[in-house]
Amino acid sequence: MPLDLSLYLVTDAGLCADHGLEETVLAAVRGGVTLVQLRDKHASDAEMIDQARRLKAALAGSGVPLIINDRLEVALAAGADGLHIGQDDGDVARARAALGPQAILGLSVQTHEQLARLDPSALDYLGLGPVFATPSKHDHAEPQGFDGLAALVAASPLPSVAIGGLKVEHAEAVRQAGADGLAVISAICGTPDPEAAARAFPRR
Ligand SMILES: Cc1ncc(COP(=O)(O)OP(=O)(O)O)c(N)n1
Ligand SMILES: Cc1nc(C(=O)O)sc1CCOP(=O)(O)O
Ligand SMILES: [Mg+2]
Repeated sequence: MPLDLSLYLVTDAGLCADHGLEETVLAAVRGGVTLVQLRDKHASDAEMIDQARRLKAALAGSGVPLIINDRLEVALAAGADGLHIGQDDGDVARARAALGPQAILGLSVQTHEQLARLDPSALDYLGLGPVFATPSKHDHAEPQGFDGLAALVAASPLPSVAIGGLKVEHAEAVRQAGADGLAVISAICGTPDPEAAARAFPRR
């Protein structure tokens, strides 16, 4: 199935706690989320493997892939559809070799220097950000705004998704900047109705 980056949900255990992780993700998928990333900075590997297996089973038949944040071994153990790594999360070539050619592999990029260095043949997409400052990632880089995003998209050799402080009202500006989609945590997780929150994003 072709990779659909249009509405990418990144999870947060704390923000998803009200409805529960699985129910939040399933509601968001009913609302139109096209890709899900399991991101949990506090869980042990064993806990994350368990969460990932449960999410993978819950997503079966939906056509929505499950990506694991940061942890290659978790992605492998859980049979996830892919992995998202940042600049300091390990080697792209090693991840690709371990995951195999079919897996989805994404990389975070914040600068043009990083873009110039990457090997697009090993990757499926880039996460570009942050567009805005956000409390959802305490160690985020300098915000780029939409002009910075557009410049990165224009120089990107791969499909890209914008991330960082994005809400429904930013969807059109993200589209105009040329990104293939947007990735969100708090615009969906931690809202009273994650399905409605996802549905509020314009379809592409
Ligand atoms: C889709 C997407 N884009 C960017 C990121 C950020 O990854 P990273 O820089 O490794 O930061 P952490 O998420 O690990 O804190 C992402 N997770 N997803
Ligand atoms: C996980 C993540 N990565 C970012 C980056 O800039 O690479 S910003 C971010 C957090 C996005 O959460 P929210 O949608 O709540 O702002
Ligand atoms: Mg990371």
